[in-house]
Amino acid sequence: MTDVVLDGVDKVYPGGQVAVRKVRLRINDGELFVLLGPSGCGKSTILRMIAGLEEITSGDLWLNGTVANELPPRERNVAMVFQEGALYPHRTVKGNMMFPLEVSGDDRAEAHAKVVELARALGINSMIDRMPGTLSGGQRQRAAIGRALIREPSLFLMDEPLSSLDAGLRTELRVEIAALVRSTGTTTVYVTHDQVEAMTMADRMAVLRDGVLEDVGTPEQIYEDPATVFVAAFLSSPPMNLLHATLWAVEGEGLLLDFGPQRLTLPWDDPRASALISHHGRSVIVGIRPDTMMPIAPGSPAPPGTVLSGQVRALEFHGHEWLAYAEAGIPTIDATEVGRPEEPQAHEPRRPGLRDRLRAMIGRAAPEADPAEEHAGHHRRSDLIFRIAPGGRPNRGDHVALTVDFDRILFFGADGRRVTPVHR
Ligand SMILES: Nc1ncnc2c1ncn2[C@@H]1O[C@H](COP(=O)(O)OP(=O)(O)OP(=O)(O)O)[C@@H](O)[C@H]1O
Repeated sequence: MTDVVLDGVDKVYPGGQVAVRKVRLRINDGELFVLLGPSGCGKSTILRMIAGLEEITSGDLWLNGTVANELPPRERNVAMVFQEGALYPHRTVKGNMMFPLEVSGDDRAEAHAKVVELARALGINSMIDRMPGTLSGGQRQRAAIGRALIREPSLFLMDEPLSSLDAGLRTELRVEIAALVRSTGTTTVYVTHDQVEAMTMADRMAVLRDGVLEDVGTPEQIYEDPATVFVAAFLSSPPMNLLHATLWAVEGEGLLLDFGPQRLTLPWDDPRASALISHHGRSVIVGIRPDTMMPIAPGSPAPPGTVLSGQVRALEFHGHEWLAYAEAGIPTIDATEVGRPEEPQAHEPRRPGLRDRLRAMIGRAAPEADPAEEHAGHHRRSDLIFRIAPGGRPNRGDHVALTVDFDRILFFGADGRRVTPVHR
């Protein structure tokens, strides 16, 4: 069993590409730890540095209390599974799983018993005599996991092992993998870009962006109490409303959130008031999840400063719920644009991204077209997204007033960091 510590680890690839910046992280013995982040954020690089497949540029990697920067991979007792778990094509599943034990000279009968037991736990015992080419993607991944776990590594590293599988199989396998590694007690580091996978599997998780660790904690902590606006947005599905406001402390009234055409007033007795007051007169980002805004019955009175309103522009059926999009005239924030570290990459001229191309197609201004709307990462996608309770569905074109659950609003500064303390 092993604990892993990264102490101020940087990785700069030979061409000058900065992949990981000053990462400090402790992964405890026996933990199922997930590294989550968008493509290119440095997840695989961290995993490969832990495995010893990639040199550490600066900082220290500790394995079980010893600095391991220079330890050769074979002396780390680490097993790794990749997106396409590579199996020897000319060996059966059993042959593949036996291989690591044969190499280390284990007793054949004992090795065979071990393979059968693990294949049973992985649900592939009926196919251990088949060749990899005759298996489905999910079965091949199970066999690859079996081969990695058979020699009881002290550290198990998985790099997007489910990303090539279809959605149903991914759900099924993530439950099984989590149960299996927990039952063995093996410290596991699991890389994914899928927030659902991360939240459902992790004991604790880290969210990365541009090589920087944005947040570390249990899935509940990170979801309920995210450290940055990027983390809040990355984990929210349906997307969180991120609204641009100016905050004013108004004597006798409370903390006024001025969204331009609309306002909310946070009462003075709100526990976050003392932290927020230091932002008097400044830009803040207000995060409101779609399930924390509720349409009120048309015509019913609402005290001023307690509702946001808009005109329903679109309705979406999601099976278990409806979502509504309302035009509210409030500038929204693009979380991916807020609080980035300085450009990490040696730069080529920027190609238009998918978002720019889509904006061009649907006729919305690209950021360059209207820089005045883009500072601090906000742009005009003036919609409020909210969840509709069963039975009370508005129609497209209706004007709705939405009460906001103030307790669940999240406040971020213009730099993307939470204004109020984050508890870990
Ligand atoms: N061998 C390499 N040489 C130069 N740059 C590299 C190399 N490997 C990765 N990078 C760069 O380092 C950054 C981090 O890459 P990494 O593969 O760790 O990201 P990731 O989060 O695992 O992404 P993905 O989910 O797409 O696999 C990226 O910008 C990538 O282009």
